[in-house]
Amino acid sequence: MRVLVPFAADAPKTRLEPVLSADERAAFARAMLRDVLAAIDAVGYEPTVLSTAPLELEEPISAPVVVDDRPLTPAVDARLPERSEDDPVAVVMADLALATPDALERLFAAGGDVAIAPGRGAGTNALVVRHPEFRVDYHGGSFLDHREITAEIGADLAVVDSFRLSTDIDEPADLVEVLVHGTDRAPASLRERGFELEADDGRVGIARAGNATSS
Ligand SMILES: Nc1nc2c(ncn2[C@@H]2O[C@H](COP(=O)(O)OP(=O)(O)OP(=O)(O)O)[C@@H](O)[C@H]2O)c(=O)[nH]1
Ligand SMILES: C[C@H](OP(=O)(O)O)C(=O)O
Repeated sequence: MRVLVPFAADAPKTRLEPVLSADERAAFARAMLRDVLAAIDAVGYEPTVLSTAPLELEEPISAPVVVDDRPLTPAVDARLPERSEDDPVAVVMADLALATPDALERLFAAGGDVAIAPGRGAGTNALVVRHPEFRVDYHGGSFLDHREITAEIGADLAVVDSFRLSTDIDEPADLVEVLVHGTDRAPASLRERGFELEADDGRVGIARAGNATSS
């Protein structure tokens, strides 16, 4: 199985702008990328990063990086035509900071012509494509679109129910999940920057340097 990890290298995680500066967002996005690559590696696959620009990293990553500056959908589609049942392609987003080898292994072993781990808000956080006619259509409720595409081409769809894979880190409130359930670099990156959990009567939130940023 080939495993692609798309990565927006230039201005990642803009929806975290209320709580992180541009440099902090870039560092946090790279920390999440490293955690995702390590989890894929631990399942026994060598991931390839599909990046919008060359990655300049102080500490290099061992995964190969392919640069394609097209938007996400055409960049991923360009890597799909060669796959077959015997050579599936998986696409795992780089912002799945909670991903573990066990969670990914369940997705990779799910079977189906197409297997999808949906994200909250109807995104497509990770998928495995075995059907030759399947093409992606990311953004704007892509899980719904992908479900429709599989029906149109007569493909079997396996939907993988996974808390860890459904939790992509998009918005400030999602940082709580990183601090609670994250495993390595991503939670460390937040703690280094002064983020901590803030327990109240209701949901746990995050606070930074004494200021509540989300609850
Ligand atoms: N190769 C590639 N990856 C992308 C592109 N846009 C987003 N990604 C990656 O796709 C995954 C999901 O991205 P999103 O959450 O939709 O976008 P984001 O850029 O990370 O965050 P926002 O700026 O807040 O929308 C992440 O791993 C991104 O790094 C793109 O145009 N090309
Ligand atoms: C890539 C995109 O992510 P979202 O915009 O839902 O976070 C999607 O899952 O289609």
